This record gives sequence, C-alpha cells and structure tokens, in this order.
Amino acid sequence: MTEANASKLIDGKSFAEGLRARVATAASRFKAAVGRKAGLAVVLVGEDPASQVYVRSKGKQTVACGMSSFEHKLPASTSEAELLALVAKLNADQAVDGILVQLPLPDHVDEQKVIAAISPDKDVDGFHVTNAGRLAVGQPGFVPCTPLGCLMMLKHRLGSLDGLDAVVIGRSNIVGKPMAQLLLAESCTVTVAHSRTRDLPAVVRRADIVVAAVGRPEMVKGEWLKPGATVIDVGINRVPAAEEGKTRLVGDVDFASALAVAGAITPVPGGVGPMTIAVLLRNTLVAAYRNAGVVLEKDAL
Ligand SMILES: Nc1nc(=O)c2c([nH]1)NC[C@@H]1CN(c3ccc(C(=O)N[C@@H](CCC(=O)O)C(=O)O)cc3)C=[N+]21
Repeated sequence: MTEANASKLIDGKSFAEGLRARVATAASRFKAAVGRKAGLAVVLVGEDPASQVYVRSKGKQTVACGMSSFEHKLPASTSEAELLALVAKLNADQAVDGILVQLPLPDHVDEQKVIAAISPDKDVDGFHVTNAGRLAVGQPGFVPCTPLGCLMMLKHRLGSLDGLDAVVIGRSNIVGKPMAQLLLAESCTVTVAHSRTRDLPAVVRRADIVVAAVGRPEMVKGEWLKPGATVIDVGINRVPAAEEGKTRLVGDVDFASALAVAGAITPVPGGVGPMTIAVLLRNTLVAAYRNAGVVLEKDAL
C-alpha cells in the first residue's frame, strides 16, 4: 500500500486498544470506589461457531479490563421460558451490571420478548425499546455498540460532523437506525438508504460520510463515492478465498476501489469489529457506575 493510502486507514484495532485501556483505568477506579468489580453477563444459546468465537473474545477482553465475566452457555434446545428465567435472575443479580444475550437466537425463541425482559439499565447492547426511545429523544441511555463505535471513529477522524452529508446504507434496528440517530444528533444531514432505494450510487455520491451496513459483500464501489468521503464499513462477510476450501472476510465496501477515492476508510477485518467489543466494555462500565450511583469523571472514556 502507498504511504498516501496507508494514511487513509482508520485503524479500528488500535482505536479499540486505546478505548480498552481507558476502560481498564475506570474499571479499577470503580472497584476502589464500590468495593467490587463491574460485571458483564453474556448469554449464548446454541453452538454457532462464529458466535462462540465472539463470546469467547468478549469474555477474555472483559477480564483483561479488570471486570468480571459471567458466561452462560445454553443448549440450542433451551426454551423461551428458561431463557426469560435466566434474564430475570441476571436482572436481580447485584454483581451483574450489563447483560448481553447473543443474537441470533434459535427460531423457537422470540428475540424481541427476550430483549424486552432485560432491564433497560443493564441493556449494554442498547437493544431494548426503552433505550431505542431514549436515543431517539436524546436522553441518556445505552446506544448499540457498533454504531457508537462508528461514531467515535468518525469524530476522532473528522472532529465536528456539523452540517456534513451522511448516508447510512441499511436500516436495521441494531446498526442502521441507531447510526442515523447518532449522526442526526451530531447535526449531519442524514439519508438512510436500503434495498428499495432507487439509484443508490447517486445517493452515495452526495455523501461526505458513508456508513455501509447491508451485509452484501463488496457492494459499495469506489466509483460511487464523492472524492475524499469518509467510509465506515460495518459489513463482516465470509466469502470463498482464492485457495480452495478457504474463506476470507470482506466488508460491504469494495475496499480496493474505495481506498483510491475515499479520504478515509475502515478496513475489514480490523475496523468496526474490534470497536464493537471495546464499546460493549465501555457501556458495561457506564452501567456499573450508573447502577452503583457513583459519578464517572467526564471524558474518562
Ligand atoms: N447481542 C449481541 N450483541 C452483539 O454485539 C453481537 C451479537 N449479539 N451477535 C453477533 C454480532 C457480531 N459481533 C461482532 C463483534 C466483533 C467482531 C470482530 O471483532 N471482528 C473482527 C474479525 C473477527 C474474525 O476474524 O472473525 C474484525 O472485524 O476485525 C465481529 C462481530 C457482535 N455481535
């Protein structure tokens, strides 16, 4: 990669390391002030290999930051009632500040019902309707980790986002919608594009900021971009590699063509993914301080 192109990279991995270091400092202050560690409970139902990898990585990083990790691994046959009972137990557990139920859940479990059962004040994923509502009206709450991580990287790179044109591609509850809310709160002019959008290349071409969260490998092409645009690639798609039987990870953005035109871009892997987990730890610590009624110093995280 040329030096000019290397300077365009937004290094999510090292940004995440920095955030985790700040979380670790604040976690040790929390323990000194409250007399216990902040704690995150992660619930995994079933044996999806990718989910197992993420859950293991979350647990390791939680402990590395000086917080307690409570992992609950349940068989795919777990009933909705059993899962709701576990969530109720975690809601009541004083050692648990944050609860994450890994998605997707098996088909026989109603995800919305399980999310609704999590106490909004322990909902460190920010998926509960109460937290979605708080974000929409600008009240403090929990913001989903992936879009919050994207916003942190954008602000770090660009400073003020005031008045910039932002296009979010994808309208999921987990990424697209909260991302749009966050950018709006930063006074961007926000467009949310999706599978029914007419002439997506023309919509993307207007944007100073492009957030791609559609789950379609390498869909966004460099030729679509306004020169100098900042590109955040949320996609994590496993596709066949050149070598027979192997796979590789690609984003929703065609990285090579986008790098040539963009002003800045997140790579996959090493971009948004690592930030998602670091923000989860950050949200857990914020939950711990709030739930313990202790004030977290401003700008600590
Ligand atoms: N309740 C819930 N909350 C979640 O936050 C949640 C979830 N369910 N279900 C699954 C997705 C996925 N997810 C990722 C986190 C980190 C990486 C990550 O660190 N990716 C690395 C690469 C990892 C690899 O090599 O496979 C990277 O992009 O560099 C990816 C994906 C969180 N999720």
